[in-house]
Amino acid sequence: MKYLSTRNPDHLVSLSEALRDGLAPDGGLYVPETLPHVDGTKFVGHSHIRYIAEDLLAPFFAGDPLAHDLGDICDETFDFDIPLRDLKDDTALLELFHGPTAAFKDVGAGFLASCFSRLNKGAEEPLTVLVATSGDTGGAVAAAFHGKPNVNVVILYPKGKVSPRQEKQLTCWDGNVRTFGVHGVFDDCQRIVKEAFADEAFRDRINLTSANSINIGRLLPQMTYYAASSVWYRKRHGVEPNYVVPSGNLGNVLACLYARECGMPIGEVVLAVNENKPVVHFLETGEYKGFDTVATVANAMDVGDPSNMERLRHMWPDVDTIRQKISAYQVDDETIRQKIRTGLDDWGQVWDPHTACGVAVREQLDSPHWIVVSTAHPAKFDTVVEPLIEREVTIPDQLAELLDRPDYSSELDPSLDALEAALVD
Ligand SMILES: N[C@@H](CCOP(=O)(O)O)C(=O)O
Repeated sequence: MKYLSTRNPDHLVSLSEALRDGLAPDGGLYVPETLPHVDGTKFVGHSHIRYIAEDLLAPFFAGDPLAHDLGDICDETFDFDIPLRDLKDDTALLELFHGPTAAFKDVGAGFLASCFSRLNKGAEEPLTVLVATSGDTGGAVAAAFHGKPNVNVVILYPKGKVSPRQEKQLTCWDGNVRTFGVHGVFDDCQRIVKEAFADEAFRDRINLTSANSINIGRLLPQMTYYAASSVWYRKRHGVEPNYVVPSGNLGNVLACLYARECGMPIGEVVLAVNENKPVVHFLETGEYKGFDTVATVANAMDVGDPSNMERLRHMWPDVDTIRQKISAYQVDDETIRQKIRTGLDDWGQVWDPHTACGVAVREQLDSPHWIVVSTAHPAKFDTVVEPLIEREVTIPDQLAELLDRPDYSSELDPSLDALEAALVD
């Protein structure tokens, strides 16, 4: 399998090169040359996602040196539960928050850490993994890479615009992880990352790569939980499920769409978005443009110019085709708060703001058989959730363990120059 740049179909690279580059040299995003047809019926016998991952990902690793390590990479990545729980009203919940940092990003971050430790083994220069985060990605990447040899991590997050516990997960690392609170919004952080890739001298000097979802290595493992949950759902209920995917930078929903294109039994795919409107505006008008980021209670989805729009439009250049393949519903903060407030009575669940956004969309859909993707644990958002439900949310052990650690972060102006100066300090 080869990977090509969304901006140049002739720029073909191996999986290892695509992972290592992060972003293609022309600024495009790597995509698989073709999406293989995968026979999902063979997954029915697998109760553990790790085995589904190995079968699903084998064609994506074909011909690459990492193919020999795929089994071990899957063991290391899928070492926590990813349950699909039936709720009520033909609705199930895909719980992606049982990993080290209690968000779905743990899957892609763990996978990339596994791949990079093999790719850069014995290399003279350490890799620098540069990450922009609106809250969850940075913590997951820090946790996955902390203490790993021959790799440094640099995290940029918008100061004051992530939840206090997310901030703790970002700032509590020393050693090979450096974290900067940027005076700006998430899209400033994402812009700095892309400018860093565009600056050849800078890129080479620090041996740059990324663990954002611009890296195809984030999307490949995320396909696995869509493959697994769709097969499990169909086995339980006899029909293929539809999905509601809370969405910001669009990496998670692209993974769902890739899984469907590979032949997984996935019906409709609906994006649940917060007050940030690039996707809804695009589907309504057919014109894509980025917007200023709007701060919302579902802050991990506060993205004004989603990176993976480029992959979506590369897969289906015609907007009418995209309209047939996905739809998107926008949910305002007041509705998200309302869903959190009534979550226990209506569903017996405490929702985090992102899952609550998804639930608000599910409740508007009349048809049966939906899986709502639950992207994060509510304890990460205690300052939003607890006043609404008027009780404390139990903190997962792995999150509790970080809360008393010291803070190692610094602040940064929103420019590549400021980052360069900070890194030579
Ligand atoms: N929602 C993200 C923003 C970064 O998106 P990614 O898809 O590039 O990881 C976050 O929580 O940081």
